[in-house]
Amino acid sequence: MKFVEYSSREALMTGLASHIAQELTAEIAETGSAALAVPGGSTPGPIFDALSQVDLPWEKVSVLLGDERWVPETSERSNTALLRRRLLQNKAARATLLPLYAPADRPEDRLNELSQAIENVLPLSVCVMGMGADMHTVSIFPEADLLAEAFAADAPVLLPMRAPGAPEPRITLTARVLAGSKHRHILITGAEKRAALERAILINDPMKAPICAVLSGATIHWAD
Ligand SMILES: O=C1O[C@H](COP(=O)(O)O)[C@@H](O)[C@H](O)[C@H]1O
Repeated sequence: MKFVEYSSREALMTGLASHIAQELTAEIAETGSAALAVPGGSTPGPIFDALSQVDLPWEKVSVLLGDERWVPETSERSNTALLRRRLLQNKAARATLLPLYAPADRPEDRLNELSQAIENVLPLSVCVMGMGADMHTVSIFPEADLLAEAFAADAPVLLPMRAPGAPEPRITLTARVLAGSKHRHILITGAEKRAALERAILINDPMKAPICAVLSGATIHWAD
C-alpha cells in the first residue's frame, strides 16, 4: 500500500486523473483496449471532469462503476447519472459504458446479464475506489447481508448488497474483482476519512472495516 498526500483537492483530482490517463494509454498500447472502474458518490466528480477532456482513444475504453445504488437514472442518488453527466462527456463520450443498473425491482433480477458484460473485460485495467467514513468501499458495507460472500475467493463478479448504512439495495463488484485489477487507486478527502482509514488499518479485519480487503497493492490518494 502506498499513501500519496496532495497539497489541495484540486491537485489531487488533476494529478490522479493524469495518472489514470497514463495507465489507460499504456494498457491500450499493450493490449488494444482498457477497462476503467470508478466510484460514485460525492467525491470523484472533478476527476471525471478532468478525464473527460483527455485525448485518449476512448472508443477502446470500457467504463463501469464499482457499485451502484438500485435506483433509476432519474434519481439524484444514481451513480450512473453522475457518470453520464461528468465522465462520459467531451472526448470520453466515445467510451463504452458497462451498466450496473437495469430497470427491475431488485438487483437479483438483472444480476446475470449485468455480470456477463463485465466478465468480458476482466481483469480491470484501472480501478478507482472511494471510501465512506464508515470504512465501506464500493457497496461492501460493515454489517451488510452478503459481506462474507463479497470477500470469498470464488465470489461472483457482482453481488446484490443490503446494509443498515445504505438506504436502498445496492449492486457491487466483489473484492476478488477489485483486488484483481492491474492498477488500484483509493480516493479519499478530508480529515474524517483519513482518520477512518487509519482506524481501518489498525482494525485490519475486512468484516469490520471492508476497505482492508483492497488496501494491499493499492495507492491511496488523499487531500484535506
Ligand atoms: O455510496 C457510496 O459511497 C462511497 C463513498 O462516497 P462519498 O460520497 O463519501 O464520496 C462511494 O465510493 C460509492 O461508490 C458510493 O456508491
